[in-house]
Amino acid sequence: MKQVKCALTIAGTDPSGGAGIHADLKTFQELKSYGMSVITSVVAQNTTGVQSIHHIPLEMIEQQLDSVISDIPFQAFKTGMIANIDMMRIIANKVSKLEVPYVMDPVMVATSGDTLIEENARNFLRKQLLPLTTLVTPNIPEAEYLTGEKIETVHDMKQVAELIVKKFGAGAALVKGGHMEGEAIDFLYDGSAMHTFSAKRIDTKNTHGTGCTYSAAITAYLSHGLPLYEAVKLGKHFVTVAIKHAFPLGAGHGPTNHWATREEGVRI
Ligand SMILES: Nc1ncnc2c1ncn2[C@@H]1O[C@H](COP(=O)(O)OP(=O)(O)OP(=O)(O)O)[C@@H](O)[C@H]1O
Ligand SMILES: Cc1ncc(COP(=O)(O)O)c(N)n1
Repeated sequence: MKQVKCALTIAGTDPSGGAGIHADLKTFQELKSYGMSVITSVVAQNTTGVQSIHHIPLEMIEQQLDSVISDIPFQAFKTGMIANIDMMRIIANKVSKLEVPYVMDPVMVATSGDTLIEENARNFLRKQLLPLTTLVTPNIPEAEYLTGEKIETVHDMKQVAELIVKKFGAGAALVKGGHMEGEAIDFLYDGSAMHTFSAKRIDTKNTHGTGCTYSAAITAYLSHGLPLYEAVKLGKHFVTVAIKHAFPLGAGHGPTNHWATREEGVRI
């Protein structure tokens, strides 16, 4: 039997199944990476917004990390919602010893506009976690927050992608243009070159969990040993198909459709 590839996500939950850990595990499954998860916060949320958040005790986050890391090797991992500095400190300590690709989705605000990370933790994330990453995947507001720069044009997006790598020490930066108008354009700066990934904008309000799904797809492709550029290119295709067929579920922003990627033959 071919060696099983494994991927880990360290993130918060979404009982409505569209974002966070749930989106990550569904994506790993579709892309044939054995999915594992460490839960940081239980979030009562749905397509309309966040109703309440319960943080997992720090010792329990640490225990979950130890349980997975001590038992099952994985070939790539990602982080999503990490709500506060204490959690970040524990996670940074554990993951700094790992020698596999690390994709950070610097989750700050949900599509609904609800805040998912404490204000003072943003600085810590930038200083302590960002330098550990292979790739960070900010949307426009997150990229602005990480750099302190305003983003208004695609030129600004490219400049900020470079800054995140050169000034703040990320391995690579993928600045996503979901929040811009026109084509859905993302820019990847990998430390030496700028790459552009573009897709036609889909007219939908059902974009709950797109950032989670995209970064999870990239993580899954990396777990299979693909180079970063290929992983992002295929990840972009995966998320575009998932948005194109997004489910009109719930009263707010519906979730992306992971099954559709199977039906359209998006595979490893
Ligand atoms: N309406 C759309 N049509 C096509 N692609 C889109 C659309 N909206 C977002 N995307 C793409 O989806 C990916 C996620 O981008 P986005 O900037 O929305 O991330 P995000 O804000 O982290 O996601 P989320 O909405 O989950 O918070 C990017 O590749 C972006 O270009
Ligand atoms: C636990 C968790 N992590 C991340 C997101 C962001 O996803 P989105 O911005 O698509 O709502 C979320 N809503 N919940």
